[in-house]
Amino acid sequence: MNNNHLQVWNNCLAVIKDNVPPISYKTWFEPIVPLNLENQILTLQVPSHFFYEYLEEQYIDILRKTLRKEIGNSAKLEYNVVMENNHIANAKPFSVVVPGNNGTNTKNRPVSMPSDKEELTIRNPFVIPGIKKLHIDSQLNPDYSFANFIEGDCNRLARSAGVAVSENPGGTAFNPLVLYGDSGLGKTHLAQAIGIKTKELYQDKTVLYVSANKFQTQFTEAIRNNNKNDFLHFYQMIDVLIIDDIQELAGKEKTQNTFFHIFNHLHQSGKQLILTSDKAPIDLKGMENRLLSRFKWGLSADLQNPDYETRVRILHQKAYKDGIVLENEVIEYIASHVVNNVRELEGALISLLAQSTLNKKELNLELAITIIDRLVKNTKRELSIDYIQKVVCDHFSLPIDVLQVKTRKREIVQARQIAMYFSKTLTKASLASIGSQIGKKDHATVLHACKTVNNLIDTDRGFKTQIDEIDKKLKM
Ligand SMILES: Nc1ncnc2c1ncn2[C@@H]1O[C@H](COP(=O)(O)OP(=O)(O)OP(=O)(O)O)[C@@H](O)[C@H]1O
Repeated sequence: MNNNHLQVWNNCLAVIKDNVPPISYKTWFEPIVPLNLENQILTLQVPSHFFYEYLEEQYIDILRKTLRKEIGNSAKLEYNVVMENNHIANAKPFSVVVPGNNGTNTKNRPVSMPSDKEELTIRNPFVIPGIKKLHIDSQLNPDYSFANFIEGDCNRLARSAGVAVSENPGGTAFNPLVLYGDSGLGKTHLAQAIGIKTKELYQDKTVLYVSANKFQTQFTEAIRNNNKNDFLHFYQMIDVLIIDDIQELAGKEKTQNTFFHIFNHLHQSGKQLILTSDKAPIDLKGMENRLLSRFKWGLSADLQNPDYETRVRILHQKAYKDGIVLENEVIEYIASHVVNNVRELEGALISLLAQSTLNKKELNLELAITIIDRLVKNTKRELSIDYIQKVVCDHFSLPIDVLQVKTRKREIVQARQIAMYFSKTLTKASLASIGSQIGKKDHATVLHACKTVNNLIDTDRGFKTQIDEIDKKLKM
């Protein structure tokens, strides 16, 4: 049996080369670097996390067979992923054991090596009796760093403010810093980048990222368990508090009230608040005025759609991170056709890579044209509740503000119910948030509206036709 890692891997490659298409071999096997062979564990270096996942999904069988042939039945495979910012020193090893032949089909998962620090870390708790200084898991994703955030005209102000805040948290005029803009434009990424940079510069500061939904759930649980004070104290101990998607608190008065107290306490103690929202503070509905007025104390910076040059740079960076080399013409084609937001750009790139490998096609402009055209046609536009109200009112020839009026007039009540129904089915907004935007109603009213519309669709053919027509208009 062979013990030399280079020889073992070369022998494996010889078999793999005969069994996979040349394009796949070139894309997925040539970039792999064998690092080590010890105790029947072969360690391979791969260029990215995506690359590792892809190998595991598509090629685990052939990897298992060839490895066992070379090093025996207890062969194991470990991957070493070069960290995506390409600092080799930061290489993050994790191991994946080649599954045994026990017939189970379990998907391999990476196992991160727990460090001492991680073992001590407590995951977002809010009651630790007797402990003064907590070590809190900041809930930050290392991929969302400033280094990975491409700057363009679309985000320059927000990014610069973010850098300033991370260099001097709580000490600039940007408190709170409110980052707002449409979905997929980088609000979460930027907010997290501020947290990551702050942690790098100020190791003793407690940074916490939490989504507004999670904050709301924790609050509800704290009330149920009678420990609202612990909840408050926990949040009041944070130095840099990042709350994502603050619009989700619309209509949730008690949570807003508690957040108001946390906000005041942190602000008065010179702590930093960073909030993200899908709308500018001035356009947020269902929020208490005293809270909205505080959001305006600092800086509200918007994120806009990236322009063509920025889209090209983002695509180059994402391809590089995934260890894939793309022709400029392919990148340029994607950048000029996928224009809505950065999340869609990323999705387009991943579809292209997957299609190229699964269908064993060369990753060239021809393939990009086929895939991207299909994708762009099928991309659903993200609908806003305002737009839904407009389409529903147009359909019934009603003025749009009539849905906000307190009235029991049947036609208005029904139009409102239909707008609520479509908002629930076509957006990610919560019942409370829908209610607060359509006629200032509560979540129970929205729930009732959805049930009523569903019942009528099942029982009234004329009504169903109307709903189908509105649906078509909304999806046009
Ligand atoms: N300027 C940028 N440079 C690099 N990547 C970006 C940039 N902007 C956004 N992205 C990437 O686009 C994806 C979507 O970004 P993100 O989740 O931050 O959007 P969002 O505005 O918070 O969306 P949502 O409101 O739907 O939560 C992420 O993978 C992020 O890394």
